Amino acid sequence: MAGVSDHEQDPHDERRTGPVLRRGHMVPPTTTDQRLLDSDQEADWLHTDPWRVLRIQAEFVEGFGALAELGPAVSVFGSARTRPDDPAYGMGVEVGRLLAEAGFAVITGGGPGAMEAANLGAQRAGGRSVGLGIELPFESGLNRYVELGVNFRYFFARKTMFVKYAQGYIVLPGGFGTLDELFEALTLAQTRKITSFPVVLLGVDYWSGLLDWLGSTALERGTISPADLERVQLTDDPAEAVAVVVASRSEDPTAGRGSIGA
Ligand SMILES: C/C(=C\CNc1ncnc2c1ncn2[C@@H]1O[C@H](COP(=O)(O)O)[C@@H](O)[C@H]1O)CO
Repeated sequence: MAGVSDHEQDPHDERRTGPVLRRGHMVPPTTTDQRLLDSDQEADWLHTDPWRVLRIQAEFVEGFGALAELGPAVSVFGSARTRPDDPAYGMGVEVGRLLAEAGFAVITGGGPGAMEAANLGAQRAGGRSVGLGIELPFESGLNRYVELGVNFRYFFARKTMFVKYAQGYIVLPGGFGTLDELFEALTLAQTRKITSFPVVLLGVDYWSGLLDWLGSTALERGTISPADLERVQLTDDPAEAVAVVVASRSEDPTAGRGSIGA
């Protein structure tokens, strides 16, 4: 800003910025407002961590704001690559429909494949169909069956929403992304950050190998406990998956939301 850098330092100068007092040569040559309004500044700060912290904070504010009044919900996960002719897609549609009929909003990652299937089922059944999208290097966008969508830059902010606003997880066959979401819930449950939180795996054939390994190698080596596995249910039947979530909610109406430890 013109003239400001010519500022002569007066030893008697005093400046207060919030709780901070500056005197003499500790007084900067410009005020905070002058720097804010200076249009000639470099824009490198846009890519600094302090600025990122504000963007992250904004994601939480927007996410909480959009979802806080959603009501009972279940997060449904599964592969972004599941095609409409895959039986897993049909299971996703059915799960979305049954959840909607049972009064649950369906929260997905908002993408294609199994996410789209669950959103389709929920939307067609007149339920609340939610998609929490993620910015990716390749464009994919929210699928067309999402009726309430929030787009995130950061995976970790988005993952908080999946767990905070759901009373349980139903997990269709999926890859790394799905496994990440599944194991996050299992870790939160194991460490009692969430309580009364059912996790249902849909697709016996797909998930059995993983469960067998957890129940043999991991259990025998003591890296997990029997109780950690007991909370995971496995079925091929979408109705059974939804019944597990419904039963869990009837046993503990405070399940899921509000039971997350600080
Ligand atoms: C890979 C393709 C599109 C990716 N688009 C995604 N959009 C939204 N959410 C996604 C996407 N990819 C992964 N996710 C999240 O992970 C889970 C699926 O991951 P997986 O590795 O496919 O199992 C899913 O639940 C999302 O939350 C186009 O082919």
